[in-house]
Amino acid sequence: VGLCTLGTCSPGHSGLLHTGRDCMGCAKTGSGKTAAFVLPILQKLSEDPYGIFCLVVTPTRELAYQIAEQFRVLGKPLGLKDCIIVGGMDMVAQALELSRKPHVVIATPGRLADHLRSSNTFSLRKIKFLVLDEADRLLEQGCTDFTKDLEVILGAVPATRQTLLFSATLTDTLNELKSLAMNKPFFWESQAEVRTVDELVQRYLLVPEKVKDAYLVHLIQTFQDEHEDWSIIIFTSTCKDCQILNMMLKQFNFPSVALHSMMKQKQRFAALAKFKSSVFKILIATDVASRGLDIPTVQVVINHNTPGLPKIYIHRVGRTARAGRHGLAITLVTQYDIHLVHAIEEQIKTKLQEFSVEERAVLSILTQVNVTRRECEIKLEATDFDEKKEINKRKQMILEGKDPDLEAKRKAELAKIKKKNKQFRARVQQTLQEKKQLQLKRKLQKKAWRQQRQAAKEEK
Ligand SMILES: Nc1ncnc2c1ncn2[C@@H]1O[C@H](COP(=O)(O)OP(=O)(O)OP(=O)(O)O)[C@@H](O)[C@H]1O
Repeated sequence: VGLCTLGTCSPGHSGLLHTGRDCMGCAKTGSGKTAAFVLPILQKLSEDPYGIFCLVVTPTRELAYQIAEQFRVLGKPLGLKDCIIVGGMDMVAQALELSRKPHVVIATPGRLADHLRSSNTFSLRKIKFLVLDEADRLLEQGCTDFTKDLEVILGAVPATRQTLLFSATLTDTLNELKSLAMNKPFFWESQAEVRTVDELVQRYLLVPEKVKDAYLVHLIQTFQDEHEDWSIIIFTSTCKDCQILNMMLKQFNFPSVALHSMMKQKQRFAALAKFKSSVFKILIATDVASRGLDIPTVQVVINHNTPGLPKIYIHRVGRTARAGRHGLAITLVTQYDIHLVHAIEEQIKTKLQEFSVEERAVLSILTQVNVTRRECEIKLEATDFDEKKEINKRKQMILEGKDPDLEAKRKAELAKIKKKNKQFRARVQQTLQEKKQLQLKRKLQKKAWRQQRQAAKEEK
């Protein structure tokens, strides 16, 4: 692993974080950036333990849990108390935890800003370290814009803090980031010709849009047939596509789970846990899973769509070939995406090679795959999954003078009751069936006894 730690282990930069300087760390995916900030922070904490000592901000909820896990593992001997503040979880419980002054708070921007706006039971005024993990993503004004929430957070932390910024793709947003790190930030970039790791084999597959899914099914089938121990992440461009592909792969009996932002948080965690435990070998995800997730068993990443930005590509394919392991990344490219591949190649300074596939095998499943996809689309349309539909529904409700959240609550309660009733009916059915089976068993036993007695009589 190239990046040892900026804090303690690296001879060249021994104790860099201990000098109190702000720091920006840029190293390839899977090279160990998390430990590079966790270890020195823990060392500093051990010298003067108090809460709240450190705040880590990261773009996704799953990543917050992963970072917390590293703090827990490495900070166990110190009796470290951490607290995770992310959306989709109980806010009251979080407020209570914050008021207990944990040593480290790991948060996503939106929920932390909510707490800061609404509560005065905790303070970030004394923190020594502010870490922005995946810092360039936090500053990006993409589909999820964190800038307003970051403003609130930066307003709540002291100016004297030490700021640490990390990502595998810091260079593009260097100037914006420098304004966050104030006291002569030290910029540490692992020097390399290529921006992806050497252990990663990178391929592309030129396919017409309409046959993409057949290629995908064929690729998965091949991996399943050829490897005993395999696990794949498939990236899609939208939540809907992610959901449909998952439904489709399930129809083909592939062990897949989906992960996207339209799922409830509990479902998201459950899906990730199933995938991590290798019970389900395929994770179909949107870019919510493209950054930071560290799942060592992932051998293959398939880009179902060509990423629009090279840095998205870098993070996606970085979910495999981590910490010195080998991995394979295959990007499905349509005729309209060729310019995107060129941009990616230019950024990563590597030419993607073509992945060869047996076309006849793909053709043989083409109709079946396309029909299945259509069926799944129809099924999904029957639900209220569609993002636009959801937004329009909310708008309509507001126009009708209804509170969409209250309505959603009511609907959820109704669904809960329905589920309970269904479970109850299933239990009754099961009991009846068990009774029937018991009666049948008794009948058969009696018959057997009678036959035995008859045979004994005849013998006498
Ligand atoms: N010094 C080390 N030796 C061996 N393994 C290490 C070392 N440091 C970290 N690791 C392991 O390497 C893996 C990748 O680390 P980590 O998740 O911190 O990578 P990263 O650089 O943050 O990647 P990304 O840019 O994708 O977020 C983890 O499983 C971690 O436990």
